[in-house]
Amino acid sequence: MLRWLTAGESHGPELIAVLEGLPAGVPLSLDSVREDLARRKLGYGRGSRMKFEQDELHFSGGVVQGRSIGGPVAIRIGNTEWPKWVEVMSAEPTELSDRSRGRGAPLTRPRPGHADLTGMQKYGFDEARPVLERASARETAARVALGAVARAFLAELGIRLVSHTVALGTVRVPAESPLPRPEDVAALDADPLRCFDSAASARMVVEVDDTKKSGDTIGGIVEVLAYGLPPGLGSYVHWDRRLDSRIAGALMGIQAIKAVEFGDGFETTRRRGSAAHDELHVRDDRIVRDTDRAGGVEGGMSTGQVLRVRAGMKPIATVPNALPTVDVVTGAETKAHHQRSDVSAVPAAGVVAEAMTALVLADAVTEKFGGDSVAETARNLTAYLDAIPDTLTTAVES
Ligand SMILES: Cc1cc2nc3c(=O)[nH]c(=O)nc-3n(C[C@H](O)[C@H](O)[C@H](O)COP(=O)(O)O)c2cc1C
Ligand SMILES: C=C(O[C@@H]1CC(C(=O)O)=C[C@@H](OP(=O)(O)O)[C@H]1O)C(=O)O
Repeated sequence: MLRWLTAGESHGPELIAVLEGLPAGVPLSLDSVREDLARRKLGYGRGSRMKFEQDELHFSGGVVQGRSIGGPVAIRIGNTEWPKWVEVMSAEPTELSDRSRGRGAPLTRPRPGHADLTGMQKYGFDEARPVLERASARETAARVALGAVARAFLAELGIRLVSHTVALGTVRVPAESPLPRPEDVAALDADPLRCFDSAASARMVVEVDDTKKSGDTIGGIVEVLAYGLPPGLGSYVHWDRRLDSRIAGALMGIQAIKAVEFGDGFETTRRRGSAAHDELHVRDDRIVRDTDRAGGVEGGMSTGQVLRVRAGMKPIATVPNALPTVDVVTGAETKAHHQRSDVSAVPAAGVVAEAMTALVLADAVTEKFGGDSVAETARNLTAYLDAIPDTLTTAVES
């Protein structure tokens, strides 16, 4: 079983991420974590902060000589913008009560679509600063760092993930387009939208530009694919052990994600049963499914087919043409706070979704196969697959 936690604020000194339960022997390098963090910052439509802020990465524990040692893996990600925020964010009270302008001014005009107003009500704050600091998606850097660790573990077992953008606003990648594979990641990284369909990507760039010009923001849909999963991760025996339920919860836990679907998802609800499922046939003495409408999960368990899950992101809530709100000091209607923000963070959300899916899959793998070292986990996985009788064997899609 894996457990993970993150701590830290958007404009604080650093983010801290801890992953407990990872077997020993997983090759881990700062470079591979750095690559995923860099990927999360990219994407057409991101705001100015992505250009000037650097992630300063350190392993604080759990890694010796480039491999996990079985103890908690702790990662620190320093925010290089911290010096500009020391005064506002200081843990010691300074002149905070005397702030009147600039960066330190109290945020008393809560932004609709953010945690601001309800967070103030819930935690007893008279302004939104302490709310937005933790609600901000800066925290997703910590999850992506942990996701890179989970991906390194899964890779040792032949399980690989990739994510891509399938919709931005009204622009959609055609349903019949080929799916990217993990080895296509360089092509995805090179695309401004992390989109595998170059025609759709070009239209998405125009959509971002138009949105920006009109002082607005935009959302979209990302898809995560996992290749090489054995059948039987998760379980049908209890709701909270279902793999799809666990992945959906992890994806819904990403800031601004409002919808999740597996396989053909909502499209399936429009079909008759005869055209909605993945039929079983026999070929070369193996049971095969010629379609993957279910997205690689049936009965809350991985089937061995490609896992395919989508997450829908709402448009960025800090709209440049600021939305109507109420000043909580004066009680007057006014416009919400806006300094800077992303026009779209959909490509970045794909990288975060990939990280969260990797963490859940790594958790499900350790639950099913155990192992204090990754070699032991791999042996247990092989023994499990070997023990499935020939009459029940399906191909694992890697
Ligand atoms: C990678 C990423 C980047 C984001 N960047 C911004 C941003 O620049 N401005 C903004 O207002 N919201 C941004 N968001 C979304 C907000 O954090 C989110 O809308 C807010 O937490 C409220 O959404 P919720 O109701 O889903 O929690 C981003 C989300 C993600 C995943
Ligand atoms: C810092 C990141 O994302 C931030 C997420 C975010 C929000 O409201 O969620 C708002 C923006 O920050 P700021 O308000 O300081 O401009 C984004 O830049 C990041 O992804 O690393």
